[in-house]
Amino acid sequence: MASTITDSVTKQEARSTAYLQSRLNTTLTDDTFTIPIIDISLSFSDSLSSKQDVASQIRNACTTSGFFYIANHGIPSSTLGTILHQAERFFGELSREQKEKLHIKTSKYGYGWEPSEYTSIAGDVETKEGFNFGYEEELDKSGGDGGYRNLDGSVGKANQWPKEEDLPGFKKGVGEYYGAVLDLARHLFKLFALSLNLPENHFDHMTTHPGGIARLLYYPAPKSAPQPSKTPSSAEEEEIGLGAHSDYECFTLLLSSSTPGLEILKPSGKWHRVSYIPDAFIVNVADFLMRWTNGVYKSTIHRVVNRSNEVRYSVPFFFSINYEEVVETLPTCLQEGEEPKYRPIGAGEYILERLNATTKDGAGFYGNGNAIEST
Ligand SMILES: O=C(O)CCC(=O)C(=O)O
Ligand SMILES: [Fe+2]
Repeated sequence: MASTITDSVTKQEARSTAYLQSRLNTTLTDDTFTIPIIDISLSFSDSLSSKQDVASQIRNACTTSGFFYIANHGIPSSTLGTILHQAERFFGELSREQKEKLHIKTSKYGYGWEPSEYTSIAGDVETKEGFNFGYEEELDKSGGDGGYRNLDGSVGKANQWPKEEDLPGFKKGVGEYYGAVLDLARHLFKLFALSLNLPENHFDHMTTHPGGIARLLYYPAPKSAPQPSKTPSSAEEEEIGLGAHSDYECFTLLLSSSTPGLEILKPSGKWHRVSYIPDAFIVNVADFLMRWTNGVYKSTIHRVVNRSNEVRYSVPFFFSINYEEVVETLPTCLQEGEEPKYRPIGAGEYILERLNATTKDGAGFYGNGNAIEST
């Protein structure tokens, strides 16, 4: 698809100090950079003031580090365990040949099996391997409203699932998790609306058939011995699991195995290594929310480096609005006389452009020969 949006940075720019610095919250210091744990249990009550209380904690996190944990979110441990188990099975039980049949080069949207060398966010050689899939009505407990379109506006099933006989129960296990995390994302979006002093149902009409890409990610233990004494900024010498980036959509709900690896860019330009909290999700603001709020909510740069001797699995869920919607700065987020910093974008079109930019020369997934060459 011809690209019409020019907001993506090139891989070269994405690695530059200037770009990384430009995304930092310079009103903070590293000491005031925190990732709070927000207990959201009271947000499930009928009390508006309880919901507003949780929403104001969310606002604090979004205007500072852009990252927070959520605890007591209502998704049972067993469901979290199921999806991590399915990730382990996908990468451990399928043969190379079975995975090749699901290669993302046969998808216009990057759905399916993503071998590590095929994509790179910022031009690094990345060690991650992935399995990506998008929204399907049958995965949505609400059933959707029949209006779902693919990222490019087309109609038709786009996911590439392993054959049932190759990995029995995989789609069922993955689907159980997807349905639960989608419900939670819709709930959180109401809290985000309240956090912006909007009615809690402000975004509801935009999420009747929302885009929501989920990834199962596998990060092998590093080949070279872990070098914890290195300065956190010497990225070139580290084995990068996933290069430095911001997420594209509204916000991300991240689940991971207990092996740490996520690192967030601090105001000083150093990397904060995120701790693992059992049963909690990490939530981060992504670029749609940055654009709606004219940059008041921080879509903070992060990356993954596995410094342990263990494999790491993670499952990010990138919650979007309906792909045909337009993301445009909210008038309520502009001070008098203030101009929007970002121009309006089509949700699906923007995400597709950002995804395509991760392939070689930004050529897109579809077809052959797009694998990133080692630099
Ligand atoms: O694997 C992780 O912990 C983070 C993944 C991530 O940032 C992403 O896929 O956008
Ligand atoms: Fe991310």
